[in-house]
Amino acid sequence: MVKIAPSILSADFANLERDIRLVDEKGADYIHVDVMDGQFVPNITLGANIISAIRPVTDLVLDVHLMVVEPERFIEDFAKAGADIITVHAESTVHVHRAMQMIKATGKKAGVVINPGTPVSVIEPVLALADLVLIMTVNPGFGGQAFLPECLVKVEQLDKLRKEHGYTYEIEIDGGVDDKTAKSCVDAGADVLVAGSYVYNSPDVGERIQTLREVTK
Ligand SMILES: O=C(CO)[C@H](O)[C@H](O)COP(=O)(O)O
Ligand SMILES: [Co+2]
Repeated sequence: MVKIAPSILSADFANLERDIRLVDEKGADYIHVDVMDGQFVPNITLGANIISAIRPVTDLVLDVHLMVVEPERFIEDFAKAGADIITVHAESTVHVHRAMQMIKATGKKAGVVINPGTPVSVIEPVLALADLVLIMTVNPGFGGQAFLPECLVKVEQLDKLRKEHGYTYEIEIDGGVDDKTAKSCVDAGADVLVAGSYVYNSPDVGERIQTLREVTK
């Protein structure tokens, strides 16, 4: 069954504990946390102190998506704060291999992510190191953007590559996932769907999570 990772980017930050408990009780698999530095992307969100604050609130996997320049500078902080998966953008560092080695050295799962404009070939050399590969289906920086279906060919490529080489990474999709786009993601080979605005911009988050499960069956 597909895993659902609500993005707290669309939660009510004044009620973050409540909104995390809500999706936890309604069957979410991961909590997706978007970290933005105002430089790699044109928006600023939160830092490792917020990960420390929410760690006691849930036992779910904290799936931390770093949208920061030179993420190597912060890997140790996020690991100590309680992240379970730390995912770095291939475009955010000239040393993505080293960054992933650093994540692994902390004992956490290492993820790598590419923007809509970046091909899979860029990350092929690090796929053997990856526990998770995240494909952006919007340009990173904001929730609530329209899904870019042309990115799905990359999901198909990654699914093929893991079958061919015996790689063990999960494939996650981030951006514009809703009841209309979720099935195409799973059909292409995705294992984990991030959903921010679709889940949280509703009075009934449980129904939204359930619908994502139904439409991807
Ligand atoms: O990484 C992100 C943006 O950079 C978010 O995880 C993503 O956009 C989720 O929001 P939505 O589901 O509303 O598109
Ligand atoms: Co994200």
